[in-house]
Amino acid sequence: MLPRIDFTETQAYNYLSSHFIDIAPKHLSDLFQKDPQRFEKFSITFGDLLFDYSKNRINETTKVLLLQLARECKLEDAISAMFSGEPINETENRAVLHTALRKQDNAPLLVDGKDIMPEVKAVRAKMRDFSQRVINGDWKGHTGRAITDVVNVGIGGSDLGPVMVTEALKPYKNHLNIHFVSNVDGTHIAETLKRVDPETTLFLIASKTFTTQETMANAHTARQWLLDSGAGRDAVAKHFVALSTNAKAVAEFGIDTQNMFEFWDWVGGRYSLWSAIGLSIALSIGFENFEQLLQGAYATDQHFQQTPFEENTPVIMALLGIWYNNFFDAETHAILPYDQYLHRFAAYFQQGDMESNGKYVDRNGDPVDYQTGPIIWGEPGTNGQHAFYQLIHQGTKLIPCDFIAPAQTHNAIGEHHTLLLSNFFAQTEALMNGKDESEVIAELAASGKTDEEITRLKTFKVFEGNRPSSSFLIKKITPYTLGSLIALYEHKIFVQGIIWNIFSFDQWGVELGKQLAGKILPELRNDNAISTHDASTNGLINQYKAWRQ
Ligand SMILES: O=P(O)(O)OC[C@H]1O[C@](O)(CO)[C@@H](O)[C@@H]1O
Repeated sequence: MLPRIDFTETQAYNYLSSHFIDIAPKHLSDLFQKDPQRFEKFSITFGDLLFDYSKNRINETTKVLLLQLARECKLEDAISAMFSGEPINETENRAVLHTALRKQDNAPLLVDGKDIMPEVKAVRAKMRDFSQRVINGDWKGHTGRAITDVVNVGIGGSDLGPVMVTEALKPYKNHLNIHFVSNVDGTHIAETLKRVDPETTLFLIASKTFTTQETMANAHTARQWLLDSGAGRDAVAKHFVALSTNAKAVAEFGIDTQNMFEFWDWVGGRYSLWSAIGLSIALSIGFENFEQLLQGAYATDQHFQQTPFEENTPVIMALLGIWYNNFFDAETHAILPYDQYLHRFAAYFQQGDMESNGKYVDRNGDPVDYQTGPIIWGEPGTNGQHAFYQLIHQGTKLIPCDFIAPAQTHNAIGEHHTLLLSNFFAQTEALMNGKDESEVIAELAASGKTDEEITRLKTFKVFEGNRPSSSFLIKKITPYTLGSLIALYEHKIFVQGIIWNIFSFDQWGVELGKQLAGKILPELRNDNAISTHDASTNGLINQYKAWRQ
């Protein structure tokens, strides 16, 4: 059982509250001036990844107190509880073992007294064999032609991870075209089916539960499309495989369970890209590269388990988030990759973080009286700079940012990467230092402005700075380093959930909307006027009925 500790009642929280009063007025640029060792003190190099957190509004005391907070919240015990397979997802009575999927050692891992590793390895072997057969053309479609296109049909955790990773690792891609259909909006599947050939397309029906409305609707449409093309029923076995925990529902859908890649209820949907749900990744970049991804994540798992908290990257990431969320009242957190291939990274962690820690009930079942998970958002640089950075630099909200950039690019074209990285470095510096009035006046005078113009313009051009950021500089985005990076964010989310005393691995908040949609659906199947809801919902439904043909 996970500890039940109200972190706002710890000694460390008390100390942090008074310490905050000292730190809040301090400017980051002064902290740097006073301490030439700041970068060395507040950065961690882990493999090919440099995590620089020195541009955060902390000093050594802050770090000591935040680490004390982690200890008082019994983080160490929670980490071993997760890795050893205790049922820490208590509202669903499940273990949380996405880490088992990337485990590289041979030690057994018991869940309910049974070693789960043989099954994990068997599915990995099945994925290896299958992906190799599809890639090298041995797996044929129903007319004997090799597969050219793979369509992953899934949503949420059965979509976002594979989408993000296949995009991030495009430089490693083979000849297969990979498509993703998630939205129940028929447009998504319709537009995808226009681009593929029923003779050479393989559908991966990715759903942990195999009951998700969106995925089942898209899967049925895809199967009908195959049959409508003239293929017989036995073609389904050659063009459909399932990635799921639910063998019964897979068989009911008509997919041979031989063609099912299994995973288990101790893998949360949003943590499932390491499981059979990653089959589209293995097909896209080959199984060896998929294994590299797992190995990179495993390296992070070891770092997280074995490194003292002082130098433990996910622990520090999490504590910084708590510092801003619970002391500075920051409501959001931006993830800003300076790598076009990482363009779905923030979207992926919107689910990862917000579905995990967007909760107002604590582990005792009581409402919390403090803030929990932040709003996660972001876009790749430099596009974000030309969209929302104005607000980050001069808006009224404090937005802690993570900047992520590779030192080496996969596309060394002219000076592009140098230009990109100059922006990456410049933004973190600008956010931190800002620009004071005297600098602005000097610049305006140098550009020939009159005294009157200078007086009129100067305040608009001042940047107060002191806006915090962390930077991840990665030697190169490879399957291995990407695996490490994703796992860092996963463990950050875990640490924060432990400190906020919430359950990070259930998602009851998504159920109500699904339930109501289930009630409304039959009401939309006829033309009767509706009066069973509130006035707004009735009004919307009735207008919809009037306007549809
Ligand atoms: O893989 P499944 O069971 O289709 O679920 C898809 C997604 O739906 C959710 O349950 C949210 O509705 C996610 O947690 C999950 O990743």
